[in-house]
Amino acid sequence: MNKNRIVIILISVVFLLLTITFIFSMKFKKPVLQISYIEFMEKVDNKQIKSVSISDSAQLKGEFKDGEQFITDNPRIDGFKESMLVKNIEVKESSDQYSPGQLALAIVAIGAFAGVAIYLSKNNSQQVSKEYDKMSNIEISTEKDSNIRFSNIAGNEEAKENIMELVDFIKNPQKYERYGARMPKGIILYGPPGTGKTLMAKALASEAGVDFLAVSGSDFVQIYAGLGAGRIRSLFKKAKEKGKCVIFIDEIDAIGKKRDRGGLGGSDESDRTLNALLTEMSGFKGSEGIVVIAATNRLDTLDEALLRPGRFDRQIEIGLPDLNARHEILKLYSKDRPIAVSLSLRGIAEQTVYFSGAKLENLMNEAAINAARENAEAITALHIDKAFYTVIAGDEKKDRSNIRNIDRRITAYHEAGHAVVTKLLCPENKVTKVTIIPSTKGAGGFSMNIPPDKMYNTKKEMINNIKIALAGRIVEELIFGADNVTTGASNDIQKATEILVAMIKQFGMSEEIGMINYDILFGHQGSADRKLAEITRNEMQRLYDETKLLIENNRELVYSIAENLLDKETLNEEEIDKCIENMWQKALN
Ligand SMILES: Nc1ncnc2c1ncn2[C@@H]1O[C@H](COP(=O)(O)OP(=O)(O)OP(=O)(O)O)[C@@H](O)[C@H]1O
Ligand SMILES: [Zn+2]
Repeated sequence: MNKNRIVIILISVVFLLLTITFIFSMKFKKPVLQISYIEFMEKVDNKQIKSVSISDSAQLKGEFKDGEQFITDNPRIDGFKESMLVKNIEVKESSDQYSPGQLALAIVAIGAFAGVAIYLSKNNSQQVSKEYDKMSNIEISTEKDSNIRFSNIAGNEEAKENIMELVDFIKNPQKYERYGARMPKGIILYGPPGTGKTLMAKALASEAGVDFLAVSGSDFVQIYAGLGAGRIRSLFKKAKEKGKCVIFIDEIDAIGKKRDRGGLGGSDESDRTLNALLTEMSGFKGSEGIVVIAATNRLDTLDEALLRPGRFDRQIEIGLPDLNARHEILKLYSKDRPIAVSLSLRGIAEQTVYFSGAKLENLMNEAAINAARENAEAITALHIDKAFYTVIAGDEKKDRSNIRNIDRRITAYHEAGHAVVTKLLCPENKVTKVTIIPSTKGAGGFSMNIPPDKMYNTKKEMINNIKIALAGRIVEELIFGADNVTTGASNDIQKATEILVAMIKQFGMSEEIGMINYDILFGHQGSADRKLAEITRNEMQRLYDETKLLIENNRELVYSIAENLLDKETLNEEEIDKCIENMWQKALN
């Protein structure tokens, strides 16, 4: 606060000077003689007046020839000046009654005050903007040469490959630019917590040998207007100073939530932050070797603007590890730990369904602590068992990690049903993956079924899609009994109904309804809808029965895929095809 003291001293000095000047000017001013206008006119006639100064004010000043000053009433008449001039009296014109000295003083005073005021305000705003800069300067954790490599990440092979491609891009961006290849500026990694998203981003930075700038989306959520946006700009400024680097934004959903267009409760501030991010992302060139990696647990909550080309146009799922991946992760974390020979890592992997990588690491660590406490020779199954309860005790949803075995079986058979019917009815569809590991969307499991790209759907294809959707429930019924079917098919039933209703109402694919648009004809009349419901129900039942027959005739295949799924948790297309091939072989023998 030294600056403030200087300012106070300055003001005091100016005041002191002003006061002294004023007192002196009062003290040494000759006394002014007040005379009447009559007296004045007499003196004029007697040629005793040297000069007068006239102004608009009520009084008029002048000087006698002997140098004495006087004042008198100002007659304010036209021709006064001339009447003086003809008497050889000097006439000064001034607009006010202040003396030049006083005027000068006033000017000095005003100048001094203005100077001080400007200095103060400038100083203040400098301070404010400095504070602001400090706040918008986000804390970034920078790491270079961290020892995390891709080999430190187990499982998630597809995602790993995808990200590994970027190493070369960061190293030699010019190479890609020469070919006009637009490399991604932004990548979103999405998936459940603790699955290694941060790990992936770190590995990319260290494999490419560049800086790793890490921030969290929640750092940008600020109460002060414009601060979040300021922080975004400072982040990118820092990145550009570094040259090539990997920017990691954890919890991107904190800034990139879907915007509430025209709705209530949309926050201008978060909009501003998101806009700043979008602007910065479009601002740098792909050839700079900067890659932004964002992580979120929920892709579906993000604003679409973030996912457009030139922004985060690559989205990579980082899922929970399946059996093999869990085994790999456990191997990784037992490498530098004394493990009892009797301990089966595969066995632990089998017992840790739905464990994330972070949880597996935690498990091994807790087991190591247990072993250390006992001064044991090595980590044994007992230490793991104890650790198991410590790890899942911290969970909000214990049942999810410790899912009942019967639920796993049901999921496996349900998904096998979808896969088998897809393979039988639509061999041209790619079944890229069947898994009983829940995806982030929360379903029990899922099968990825990608139909070939085309313009129209045929009636047959639509019917086949209904059958594929129904297959999950049908298998549940066939294997576990009609009374044991589960709620797991609700999405399937919705999808099947949507397709069938569209076929009947819009596409003229029902003989009973005919070639009409149902909605145009009937609107939403209750009686007509009852008829529609009946037709739909009957048709659905027919398709259900047909599919059931198909599955009954291929029971063995369903068993084979389901049991394989229970074993491995995830099957890729190759493994599914192998199951089918084995079935054919058996049938032929
Ligand atoms: N696939 C994996 N291989 C090896 N270790 C893993 C893996 N997944 C997670 N881990 C372990 O879990 C820890 C946490 O992982 P990380 O922070 O990368 O998860 P995340 O997906 O970013 O989680 P969050 O969504 O909570 O930020 C890692 O430091 C690592 O020890
Ligand atoms: Zn299903």
